[in-house]
Amino acid sequence: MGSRPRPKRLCPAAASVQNPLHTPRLTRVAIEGNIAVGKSTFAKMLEMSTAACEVVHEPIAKWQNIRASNHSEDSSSSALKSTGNLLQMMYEDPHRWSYTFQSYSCMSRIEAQLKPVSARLLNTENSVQIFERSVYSDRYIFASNMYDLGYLNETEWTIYQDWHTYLINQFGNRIALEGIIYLQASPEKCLERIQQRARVEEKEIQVNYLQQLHDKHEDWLVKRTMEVHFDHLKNVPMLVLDMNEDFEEDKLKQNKLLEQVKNFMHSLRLDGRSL
Ligand SMILES: Nc1ncnc2c1ncn2[C@@H]1O[C@H](COP(=O)(O)OP(=O)(O)OP(=O)(O)O)[C@@H](O)[C@H]1O
Ligand SMILES: Nc1nc(=O)c2ncn([C@H]3C[C@H](O)[C@@H](CO)O3)c2[nH]1
Repeated sequence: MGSRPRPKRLCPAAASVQNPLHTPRLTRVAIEGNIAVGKSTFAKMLEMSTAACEVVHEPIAKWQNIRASNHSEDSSSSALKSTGNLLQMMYEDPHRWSYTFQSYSCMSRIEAQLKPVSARLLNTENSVQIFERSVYSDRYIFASNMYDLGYLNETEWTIYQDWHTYLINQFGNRIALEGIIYLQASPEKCLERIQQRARVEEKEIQVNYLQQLHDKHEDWLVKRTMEVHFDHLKNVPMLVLDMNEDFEEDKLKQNKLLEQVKNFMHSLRLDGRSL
């Protein structure tokens, strides 16, 4: 069997893990983008390209299978009763479930992103932690859109924003972003990929919903006209990558994208933004 060439390494692998005087630096970056634009695919590619990168995935499996914890000693997953698929409930009846969804999606993102970094990553020089979406897209893209559509009422939106601001001010420094990579593609292209992926909960998604989410991404990350409420977010460095083209089978295109990410990470370190 012919071996496929590995993509170029994004960052040099750990050369000084054994050196007790060495102080590795960790950079936290979020990948943002519309539904099915290719965030997981791209994150996987980054992870495969370097030993110095780990991805914190969006906790979608949790949303699809809400489990009741009985707080007993035996908290193994088999002991937890499934109580529903919140992702499906939100798509089927957004009036009823949007507030519940937004509170759980945000809470579960914070929980996932606060988990301690692996020892391997901590001991690796110039390491990168990649968050698949963030608490900011939870609010400024999705929850805000649910409010615009009338699926969150004024009271729910006010309450959401109140606790969101409070939580980010409490925990934000532990999950603060040094940069954002925005994967950009047309709503039509995203719809095509949703249909190709065929996730059952997403079967009714229409192009206008994707257009609304696209416009919010553009206002937030490209035009920067969206009002954000956290100082560190206002000037966060941004890399915008065009994802309209298919790169899954094209090593040359993959390497070009990796090079752009590598330069971006390098600029964040020069900027002194790494932790
Ligand atoms: N550049 C690309 N060209 C063609 N197909 C792609 C590309 N990137 C991803 N895909 C395909 O599009 C579908 C969605 O990709 P992926 O699951 O990575 O999207 P995502 O942005 O992580 O989705 P979500 O918003 O639901 O988290 C998958 O079937 C994947 O194989
Ligand atoms: N309403 C809503 N709020 C969110 O914060 C949010 N984050 C992700 N999603 C949807 C998009 C994909 O279908 C699926 C996986 O990304 O989950 C969300 N939907």
